[in-house]
Amino acid sequence: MSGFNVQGLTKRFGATTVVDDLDLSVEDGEFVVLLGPSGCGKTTTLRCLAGLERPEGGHISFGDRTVFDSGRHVDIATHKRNIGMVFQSYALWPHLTVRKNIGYPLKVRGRKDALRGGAVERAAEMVDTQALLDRYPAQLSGGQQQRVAVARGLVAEPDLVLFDEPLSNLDARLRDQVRTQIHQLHQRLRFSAVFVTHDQSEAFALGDRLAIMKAGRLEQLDTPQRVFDEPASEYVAAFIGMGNRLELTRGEAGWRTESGEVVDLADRTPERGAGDRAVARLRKQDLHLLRSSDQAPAHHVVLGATLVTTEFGGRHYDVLVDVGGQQLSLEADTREHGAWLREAAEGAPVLVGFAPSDVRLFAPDLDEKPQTGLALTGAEARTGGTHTVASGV
Ligand SMILES: Nc1ncnc2c1ncn2[C@@H]1O[C@H](COP(=O)(O)OP(=O)(O)OP(=O)(O)O)[C@@H](O)[C@H]1O
Repeated sequence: MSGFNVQGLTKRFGATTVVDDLDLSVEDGEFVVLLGPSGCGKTTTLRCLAGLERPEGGHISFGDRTVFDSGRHVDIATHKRNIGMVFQSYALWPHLTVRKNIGYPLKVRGRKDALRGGAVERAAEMVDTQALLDRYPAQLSGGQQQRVAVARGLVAEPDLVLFDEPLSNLDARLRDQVRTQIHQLHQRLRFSAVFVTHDQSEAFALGDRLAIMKAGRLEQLDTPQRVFDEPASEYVAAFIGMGNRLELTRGEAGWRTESGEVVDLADRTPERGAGDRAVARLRKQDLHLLRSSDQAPAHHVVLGATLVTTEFGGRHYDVLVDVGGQQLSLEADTREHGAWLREAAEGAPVLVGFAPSDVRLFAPDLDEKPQTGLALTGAEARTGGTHTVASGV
């Protein structure tokens, strides 16, 4: 197995540039996840690696073998790139048994030795499908079909395994099972992999590194922990779960919300750029709901708010509040807040608190309006009772 290197990869469809001068290096045995919203170019990048799309420019090498180079007119055919692929749609041959489906990559590579030597049975065993070898795909469940597709992707010990949203068609329980199985297989076999998804929890669970794409370019390439702790831009922050957005303006007394409440962030400045406007991003798990009469935790920023909606979620309530015209979502523990929240009416005054260290502050970028489906603008501004602000950050 070997890693790969991509330089200046550019792919256009007509006048639209879908992959834009992309550089990406993956170490031998590394599992890299391409993460981003629909249409940002993830699948096209993967298809260029596989040789299923011909890029307009760039260089791709697997280990020290060049498989594509626009300048030198090198373009190695897909079946000669020694890759394994696992697709969202499973893409099994319906007229072939599981045994023949798994063995297919060995057959097209002329690897009769491996076919006779038990490679198919070993691959089937890796994903618990050895009992299904004589069945046809139509006789399998979705989860079983995808496990067979994973076995087929790995059977020929390819240089690189490409996964294109392989879990998207599975229901939630199976998705977790197959995800764990792929993770365990990678821990054991250490194949190099690129895995495309738009699901941040899949990306965090599987990736050694995450490559977050925006409009055909890499916005951030880093470990899951670093992406989680230090998103490189508001776009990344929004995409990895920091769905709450609070627009701030700096005055003499520091940062303020649009309705004028002080947000004491000590001397924090936006991660990129300077200026008197900033956008605070926060995870819903980092926002605390308080009654107007509650004592705020020490060193927390506390803002006046009104209740918008409350939905029962079992252990917690999903709560939407309005802070001076900006809506924030949070989770309120049912045992702690259930008694009063059940009775609270829409529009009731509440408080919202958060630790300044949980805030990520970005320079505003009009390109980077919410990705999260939250209606954050245009909400009716309601006054939020007494505005308490904790200090001493
Ligand atoms: N064969 C094609 N011809 C024209 N446009 C295409 C073609 N394939 C993809 N596109 C366009 O290129 C853009 C990127 O598509 P791509 O499938 O790479 O995105 P993606 O990030 O994988 O999205 P998704 O998660 O929805 O699959 C999209 O706007 C898509 O419509």
